[in-house]
Amino acid sequence: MSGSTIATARRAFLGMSHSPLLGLNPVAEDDQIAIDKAIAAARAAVHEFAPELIVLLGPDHYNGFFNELMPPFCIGSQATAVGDYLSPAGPLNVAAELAIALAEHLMDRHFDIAVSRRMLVDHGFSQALQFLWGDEMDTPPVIPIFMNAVAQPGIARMARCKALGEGVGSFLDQLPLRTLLIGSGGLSHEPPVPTLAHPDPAVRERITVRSTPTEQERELKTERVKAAGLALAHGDSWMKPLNPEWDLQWMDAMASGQLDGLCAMSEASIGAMAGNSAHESKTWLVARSALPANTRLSCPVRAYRAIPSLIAGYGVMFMHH
Ligand SMILES: O=C(O)CCc1cccc(O)c1O
Ligand SMILES: [Fe+2]
Repeated sequence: MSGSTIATARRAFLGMSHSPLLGLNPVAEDDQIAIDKAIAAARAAVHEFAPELIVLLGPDHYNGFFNELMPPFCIGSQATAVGDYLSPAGPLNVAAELAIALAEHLMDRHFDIAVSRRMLVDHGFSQALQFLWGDEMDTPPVIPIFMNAVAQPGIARMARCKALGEGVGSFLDQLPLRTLLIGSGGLSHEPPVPTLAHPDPAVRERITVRSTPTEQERELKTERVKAAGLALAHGDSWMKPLNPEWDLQWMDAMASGQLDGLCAMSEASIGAMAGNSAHESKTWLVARSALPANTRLSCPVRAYRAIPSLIAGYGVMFMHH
């Protein structure tokens, strides 16, 4: 629907990177101003759109999902944020019945999907809600969808992310609700998230078995990740650099809706070129795929900064149909 304004649009997309180091690590003044402006613009657009329903795609960083049982995707009918770093803790305002109805719709379309009746989420979900609706996460009803972006081989492939988004889109087609789809994460970045290739068995155990970290463990992790951000800002060679070109290409594909072309990207190239956590960008692909493909949508908000101290190719993009 070209010519629709934010206020009359029926469906909108928000792609938004996250970084738990925001507010913890120093940021150059012009970068800070740019991202504050981008977040404020996204918040204004979202509130003008006034969604009646939110579908929130987010990753996890070994707070809610562990290797003992790691689904590629999972819909939550109840969800609680753990409150890592500076993100708020507490329940999300989940649209429980719609979450189950979406799962049913996807199963009927032969997109098998996991369901959690008690999902735990971290800053991968809560930072977007915090920035848009405040610390209380006083949001419209949300359907939270987890996407594994850290544990191979179970990270969904590009084409599958697009298929999920199309399935979500066809579900929304039957609903009279003005819906905002949010993809939280990306773009290029590689923070120090451990893998099962880690030499220390205690670390492998920690990312395998469901557990709640002690206050001291949380503290240590925060310090370790902050130090990694400073190392990247200082150009230390053990940190993978951000890739603004890759990020620009990603945002261009979201803007044009040429998602088949994007899906031609090789899986191995994602981590190699943009860092292991660039797989989080796929949350944008799922969300964007619920809006018309091969269509350039109205895009009133688009901003990008590569910010090494935050370990973030930080992008924000709001579009509507
Ligand atoms: O908590 C973790 O394990 C990693 C956190 C983390 C750090 C920098 C940028 C991110 O996007 C991010 O998620
Ligand atoms: Fe992340």
